[in-house]
Amino acid sequence: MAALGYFDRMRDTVGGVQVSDAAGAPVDLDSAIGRLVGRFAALPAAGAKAVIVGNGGSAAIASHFATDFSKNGKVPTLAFSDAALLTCISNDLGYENVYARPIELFGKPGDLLLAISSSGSSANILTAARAALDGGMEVVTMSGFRPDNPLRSMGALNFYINSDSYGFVECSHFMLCHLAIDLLTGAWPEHGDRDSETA
Ligand SMILES: O=C(CO)[C@@H](O)[C@H](O)[C@H](O)[C@H](O)COP(=O)(O)O
Repeated sequence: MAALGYFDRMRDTVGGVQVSDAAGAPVDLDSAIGRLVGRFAALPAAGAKAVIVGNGGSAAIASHFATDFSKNGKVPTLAFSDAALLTCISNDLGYENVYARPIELFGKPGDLLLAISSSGSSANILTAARAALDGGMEVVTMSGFRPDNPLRSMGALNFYINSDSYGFVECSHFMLCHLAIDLLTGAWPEHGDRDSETA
């Protein structure tokens, strides 16, 4: 059955996620997710926030989880999804700066950037990660496609999906983000706090 084969491939793909640190050393998945959730959880007390950026389907992931981390996780999180802002910056400064300039304007040292790109090579996402690092923010990346994609070496934590299919890479990134918010709110494991809505 084609559909079930697709789901099998999806499970294998997301299950094969590889995580590396800033030096490229492998990081155990549970420890990496724990570190990511811990970083999100620590932001409010530090007066800091998160920013999530992506293109196309990954922009939708960014908006979804900026909402979930803000409302359900109680962690202020931006996705820079305002059309006026995005079209102004792109039109005036070039698309490669569409997220970098807002990060320069709104980012603060100690904030966290989650940069999501299936290819890991989109110029605007690389520029955004560079702007965040230059501004003293911590960067976490999610990428796919080529194992040597440039985004994969820019984060303190780098989640990499070994697939060249947008569907498998995007859905894997989505699942990693949902795992993080569900761990943060206690919706997972299932004996956690069920008062939080994470849909
Ligand atoms: O969802 C899809 C393809 O499935 C597209 O919208 C895709 O996200 C766009 O082509 C993006 O521009 C790809 O950029 P990136 O994720 O490689 O940085």
